[in-house]
Amino acid sequence: MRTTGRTATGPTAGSQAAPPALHVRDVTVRFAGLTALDAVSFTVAPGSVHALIGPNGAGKSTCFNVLSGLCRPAAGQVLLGDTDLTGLAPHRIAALGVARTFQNIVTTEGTVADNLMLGRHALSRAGFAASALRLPSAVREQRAHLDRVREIAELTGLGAHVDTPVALLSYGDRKRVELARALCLEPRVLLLDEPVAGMNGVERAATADVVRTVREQLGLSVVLVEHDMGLVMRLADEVTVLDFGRRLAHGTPDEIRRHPEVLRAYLGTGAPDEAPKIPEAAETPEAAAIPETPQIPETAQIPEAAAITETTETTKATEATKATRPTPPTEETDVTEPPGENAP
Ligand SMILES: Nc1ncnc2c1ncn2[C@@H]1O[C@H](COP(=O)(O)OP(=O)(O)OP(=O)(O)O)[C@@H](O)[C@H]1O
Repeated sequence: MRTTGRTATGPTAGSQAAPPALHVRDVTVRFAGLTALDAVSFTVAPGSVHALIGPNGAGKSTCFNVLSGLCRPAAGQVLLGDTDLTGLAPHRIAALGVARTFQNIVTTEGTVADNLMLGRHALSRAGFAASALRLPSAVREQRAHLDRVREIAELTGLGAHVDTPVALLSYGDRKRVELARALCLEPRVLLLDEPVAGMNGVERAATADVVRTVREQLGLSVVLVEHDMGLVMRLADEVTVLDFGRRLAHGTPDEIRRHPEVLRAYLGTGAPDEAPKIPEAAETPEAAAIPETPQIPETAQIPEAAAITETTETTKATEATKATRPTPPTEETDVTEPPGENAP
């Protein structure tokens, strides 16, 4: 029999209890001579949406890789409550309740249900033999997993598509299958890596609603990496800003959008009046038309997003940013230092 630390197989299984806080403490990651994260600290409060933002190359994905176990930090700690996650293998971290989605993985094989059942695999208790022999206990468990899969599909707006091949879904729905599959692990913390990249305005609004719904109904914490500032300002309770691997600022969305250092990092200017603004959060859910133009320009583009979202105004702002964004500080080379564990 196979067991994990977390077994939630019943139809009503879910992450109802408040999740523990996720503490990131002085995390440093080096890739040979480059310090991708430099003693970065922040805490994701239980049940909150915590956005991690920053210009391209700021270290957001590296941070996600540390949180999900894909990257071992040279120094620092990641704690889920009192449990030390630092350096654990990805499957151990997932079993302890931290699930993630990936920026670019869009599933195309099997039906929605098939994909979500893959997400239940880590929670399965029936062994291979019991499943293959279709023993009653294994059949019951399989049924319970399928019921839960249907619930999660409903929650994520995929209820009508459970038996649809993923390849036939729209791009936005396929990306939500990734999100739903992560939820099938019954996480206490959900790491969302650019969940709306490449989506049109309607798909973004739908995904924003899904994130809000799963946070409210499952009571989990969400860590969000996203370039779409409209979405960040709308969803986040707190925002941590990274720049060149360092923590530049932390605060509420409102504090962050006025923060001179943040504006300087994104726009290459400390004069907010001269530059495009970080959008304010929409005040009502009905204001579903998430603007398709990110108002903080990016210095490099996510290819699929660029095709949909870029406008002349943004392009101009992006060019201005490229022209004024300072060069990264040169890493001090310590020739006596051995290469970090993540040296390529
Ligand atoms: N495997 C690696 N080997 C060497 N350098 C890396 C590796 N992964 C990331 N980096 C470097 O670390 C820095 C941080 O990269 P990271 O991908 O974390 O930034 P990011 O904020 O996620 O950027 P983006 O918004 O473009 O995804 C960058 O300078 C990047 O080139």
